[in-house]
Amino acid sequence: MPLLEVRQLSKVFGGVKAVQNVSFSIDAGIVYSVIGPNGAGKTTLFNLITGVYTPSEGEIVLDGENLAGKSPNELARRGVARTFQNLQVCMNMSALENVMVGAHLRLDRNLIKAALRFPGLVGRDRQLRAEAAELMDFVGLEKYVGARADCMPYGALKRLEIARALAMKPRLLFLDEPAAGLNPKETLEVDELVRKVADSGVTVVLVEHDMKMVMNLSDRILVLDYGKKLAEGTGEEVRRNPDVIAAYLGAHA
Ligand SMILES: Nc1ncnc2c1ncn2[C@@H]1O[C@H](COP(=O)(O)OP(=O)(O)OP(=O)(O)O)[C@@H](O)[C@H]1O
Repeated sequence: MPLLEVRQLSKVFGGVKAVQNVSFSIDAGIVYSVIGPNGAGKTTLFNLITGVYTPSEGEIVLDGENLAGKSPNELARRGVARTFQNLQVCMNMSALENVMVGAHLRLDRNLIKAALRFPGLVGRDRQLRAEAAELMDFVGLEKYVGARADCMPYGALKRLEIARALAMKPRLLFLDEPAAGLNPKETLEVDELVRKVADSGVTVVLVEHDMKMVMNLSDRILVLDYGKKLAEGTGEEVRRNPDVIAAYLGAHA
């Protein structure tokens, strides 16, 4: 049985069909990428699966349970974590505290309650602190363990988001453009990190415009165009698909 099964998923905003009847499944342990031209519906699809949007139609089945319409918090407790296209780091907290927020989201039923309780928990919970420091080490941010978030460079903040998502101990991690805005060296580092995360047993779903990174990392690729599924398969299959070449890769060839 696949870890995630998306069935006939649709999202309509007013008159815009952002996602139309999209179905696919993701096996545990793979890197699965979603690509497509600007406006193809990638972010909307992410927002649907991670509970930010409620689907207009369709099912999102994780381990046999339909999660369509559940909140991001409920999904987090079922092992679904994500990062965002635009950084969502709390700049008035330390790097370590940002990572600890991920653990609190995992542990607490109520997101607001978690935020309110946070100052008290910082002092008490040594274990979460150690866990967060370990994750910072895992993503290559060991030198920023004592840093304030607002003193960190952009590339490091992108990795900090990944550490925070990992603190939720996800089974399924959604990365929305983890290499956006990074230089080639930083992109390569994120590429290596995503591989490391996948090797640690977390199933990764990636939206990324950097085709080299997508082709390097992905076990399977879903191609969206105008909200519809255009193709799905291995990198090689997708690259050779005439519809994909015409609609998307052709523009880069
Ligand atoms: N909240 C919203 N309200 C109205 N329309 C929306 C909303 N979000 C997305 N759309 C529309 O849905 C379509 C898909 O947008 P989406 O952002 O999902 O595409 P994308 O593939 O992620 O694009 P990009 O690569 O530029 O990030 C677009 O036509 C967009 O304008």
